[in-house]
Amino acid sequence: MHAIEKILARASGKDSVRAGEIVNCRVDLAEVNDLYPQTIHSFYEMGGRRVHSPDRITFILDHYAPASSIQQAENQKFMREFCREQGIELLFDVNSGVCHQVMVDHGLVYPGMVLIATDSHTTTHGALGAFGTGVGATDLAVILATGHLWLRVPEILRIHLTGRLSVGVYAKDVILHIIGRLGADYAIYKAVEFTGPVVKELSVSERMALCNMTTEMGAKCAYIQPDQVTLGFLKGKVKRNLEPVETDPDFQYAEELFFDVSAIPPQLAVPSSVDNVRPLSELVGTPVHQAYLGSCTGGRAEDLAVAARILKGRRVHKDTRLVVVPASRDVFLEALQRGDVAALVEAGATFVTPGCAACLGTHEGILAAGEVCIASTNRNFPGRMGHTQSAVYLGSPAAVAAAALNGRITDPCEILAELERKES
Ligand SMILES: CC(C)[C@H](C(=O)O)[C@@H](O)C(=O)O
Ligand code: SF4
Repeated sequence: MHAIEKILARASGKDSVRAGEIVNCRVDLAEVNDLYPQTIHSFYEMGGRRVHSPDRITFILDHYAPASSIQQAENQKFMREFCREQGIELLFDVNSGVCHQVMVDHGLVYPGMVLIATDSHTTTHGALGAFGTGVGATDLAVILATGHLWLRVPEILRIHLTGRLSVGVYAKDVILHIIGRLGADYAIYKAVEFTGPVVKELSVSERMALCNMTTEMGAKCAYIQPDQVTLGFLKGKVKRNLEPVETDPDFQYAEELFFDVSAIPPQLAVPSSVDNVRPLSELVGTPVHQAYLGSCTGGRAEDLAVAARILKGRRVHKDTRLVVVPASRDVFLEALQRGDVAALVEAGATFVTPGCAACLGTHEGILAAGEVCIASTNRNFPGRMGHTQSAVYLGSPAAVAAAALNGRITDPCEILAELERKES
């Protein structure tokens, strides 16, 4: 069996499971975000009175942090009251950040767990060896009521990464390249495992970016085998002994694909589809009105650090806005302690509170008609970040910062190579 199958077998009390099988799994953690008050209504509609396991439920108010409409404020108030009535202590309010970063920051994510959330980017947690997938309000309501959920065991696609990343090329460029080559519907209902020497070299933050965006090619979940990098990252965060499961050496993948990352230059998903991917070099010189650094894909401390490195002592272009959204309170504190916040604010950045902000076009930096934005986020369909006539390019945090500096799409490799020359 694959590690994912072992996780689902354990969660469903079976010795073994196989792809295509429907299993009823015990859910180790269920997450509800503030877009989903319907989860509570559905819980009551199906006869729920008391939630099954309040200690295995978390509510995270992140998509409207803080509320920017009366309805959002009402929804958040409704959720706070539900948590209080039900004894759900893992309520993270509008001062916390994006659910996927908050759960990792607080040691709620660990290898071998089943994590179900009302958010499609729950695939992120495969980076820590968890089975993480997103569901809608009704399925999550079933978990509130029973602590369990049916799941279909996914086929498993292995993506083997070889070679070495060039300076200025990041996990975001790799996953954009892969999605561009395979298409946005390639991995529907499949698990995607990343293997290979390149993965071993990646930080947890970069691994989270890889896994996060498998959603954008339809994946049900993602997976990276926990190793010393994972365990070192989790030590001190997770208050339990970590027992990652291993994939059997003779496991047969449904499909195996190989990518040499040495051959991948900086990439961009161009308007208006995540799989409309081209080398950044073809877009150099495109004017941008806004550069956006944030989200559960590209708003972590490492991402802000790259941007601060590029912009420190320089100014954001006069015709371009740089909006920076730390993925969580802890990320914000780390960036403050490193001096990256000061460097970015002094360069002209607009900081907004940790959360989802303009990633899904609700508030805190949305776009007007005709405006062009380059973002470190994960979706760029029409209207995603504001007006349906606005255009969004998806790229690495370095590409976002380079564009903010010049007011137009710029190859970050040249800037970073120059910085390395100066520093050496
Ligand atoms: C909350 C949710 C509806 C949505 C998702 O699940 O992806 C949001 O997070 C997004 O990124 O569009
Ligand atoms: S940051 Fe963006 S992609 Fe991530 S959960 Fe929030 S809205 Fe969805």
